[in-house]
Formats: sequence, C-alpha cells, structure tokens
Amino acid sequence: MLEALLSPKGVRELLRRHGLYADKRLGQNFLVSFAHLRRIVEAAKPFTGPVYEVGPGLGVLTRALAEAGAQVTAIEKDLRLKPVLEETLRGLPVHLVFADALAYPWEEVPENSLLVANLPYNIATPLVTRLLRTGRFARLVFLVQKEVAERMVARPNTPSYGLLSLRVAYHAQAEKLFDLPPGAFFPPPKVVSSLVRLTPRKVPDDPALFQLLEAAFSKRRKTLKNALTAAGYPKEEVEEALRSLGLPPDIRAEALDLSHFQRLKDLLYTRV
Ligand SMILES: C[S@@+](CC[C@H](N)C(=O)[O-])C[C@H]1O[C@@H](n2cnc3c(N)ncnc32)[C@H](O)[C@@H]1O
Repeated sequence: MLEALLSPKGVRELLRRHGLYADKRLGQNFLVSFAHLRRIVEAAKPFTGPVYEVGPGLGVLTRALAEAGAQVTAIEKDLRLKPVLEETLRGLPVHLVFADALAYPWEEVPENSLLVANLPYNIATPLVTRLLRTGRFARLVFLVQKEVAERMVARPNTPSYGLLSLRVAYHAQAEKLFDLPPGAFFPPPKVVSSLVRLTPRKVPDDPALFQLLEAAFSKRRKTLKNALTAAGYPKEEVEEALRSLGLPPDIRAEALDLSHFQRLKDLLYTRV
C-alpha cells in the first residue's frame, strides 16, 4: 500500500505535486485511515465476482482491493485524477473508466458483481437504488453519511424510517457495520460516515409496490389513508384494506413494515 495515500500530509503532498485540490462538489473526501481501509476490504470479502468501485479518487481503496485479489473496475467522473491514478495504481490490473457513474450501464454488469466504494454523498441514494434494481449484485459495501446509513437500515416507528428503508428492505438484507469519524478522511467532512453492507435477495422489482410506497410517504404528516387517497387510491378501498389487515384507520405510513405494505398492495391491486 502506498504510504502517501494513508495520511493527510501524504494526500496533501500528492495533490500539490499534481497541481490539484479536493473538489467539494464531487464529494472528494479521501480516506486516509489504514485501520478503516482494512476493515472495509474485510467486509467486502469474499470476492466471488467482479468488483465495481464508484469514485476511486486517489486510488486508496482501489489499490487495497486489487492487492487483496479483487478484479476491479473503477469508475471516476473527475478526469483531472487520471495522472494520479495512473501513478498510484501502477502495475495493478485495475480497469479504469472515466465516466459519470449515474450514466454507467449497470444493467449489463455480470451476475454476482460486487460494489465496494466510498460513495460521493450526492449520488449515493439514487445509485444504490439503481444497483439494487438491476438484480446483478451479490453484495454492496459502501461508505455513506451516517444519516443515510441509518435511513437504509431503519425499522418502523423510528425517526429515520421511510421510503429508502423500505426500498432497501425489499431488495436486500441491510447492515450498518461501523462509523468513521471525520478525521478518517482528508479533507475531513462535516459529518460522520458509516459503512453499510447490503446483501441482495435477488427479487424482481415490484413497480406497483413502489408506487404505493411513494404515495404513502409523499405526505409525511398525513395519515396513511389520507396520503393514499390524495394520490388517487379510492378511499373506500383503502379503508376496507386497512380494516382487513387489522390496522387502525388513522395509522401512519411510518408504522407499517414491508410485509404490511406488500399485503396492502395485494388488496388494493386485486380490486382494481
Ligand atoms: C468520497 S470520494 C472517495 C475517493 C476514494 N475512493 C477514497 O476513498 O479516498 C468520492 C469520489 O467519487 C468521485 N465522483 C463524484 N461523483 C461521481 C460520479 N457521478 N461518478 C463517478 N465518480 C464520481 C469523486 O471525484 C471522488 O473521487
């Protein structure tokens, strides 16, 4: 492992030598903690399929993955980092792609691929949602802001619970493994980060369920019945469905778990 990548001083020097600066708009907070790096790689093992990394940055995680035997494809949006990555990844069989990860053809990656990444904060949620929907990933291990990690693993009736928790619960088993303080990165971000591991169940997407979930959570302060009727679900049918599930008429969406919503969807859609 290149020592320069594992200290704020080394990263500052590497950036300076290449005439670069960390671009906040691209979420460039580079991991500089060896102890955390090792734990991330361990959490991603075994490498039973090709590994995709979104945002290799200066190559610290990319290098650690490749050295641990992973077959890595790394997708980086910032073309300025090309000379740095060519230097830090020299001699390693890493496939580098300079592109926006949101425009990558994820639906075409091999079955049982892995995602391992320190994700740029502004694309984490849409990217993870999309990767889950492809059904092609065996494991996704990534760093995100702690608050996003908490939403991904939240249970009903807790403050973080919502649409993202249910999307994740539908597609995968979710674990929040550990937190990383701002000092694990350079420059240090303002927030704590967490490592999340998702193990997809490989279930087909369910557009009717997600349409129902979006309607249910579109009006956070309303009762579930009012949110659904405002979105166009017939009032009598919603009332009848809640009754047959044994749920009170004034229940809020935050109180229902995935299996409640699946049964609610079956009831509402067999009637139309
Ligand atoms: C949090 S940094 C992680 C860098 C490196 N993996 C590390 O751990 O030190 C996020 C990286 O994602 C890149 N990035 C930002 N938006 C991107 C996008 N839409 N597609 C691909 N890479 C992106 C940034 O340029 C940056 O290198």
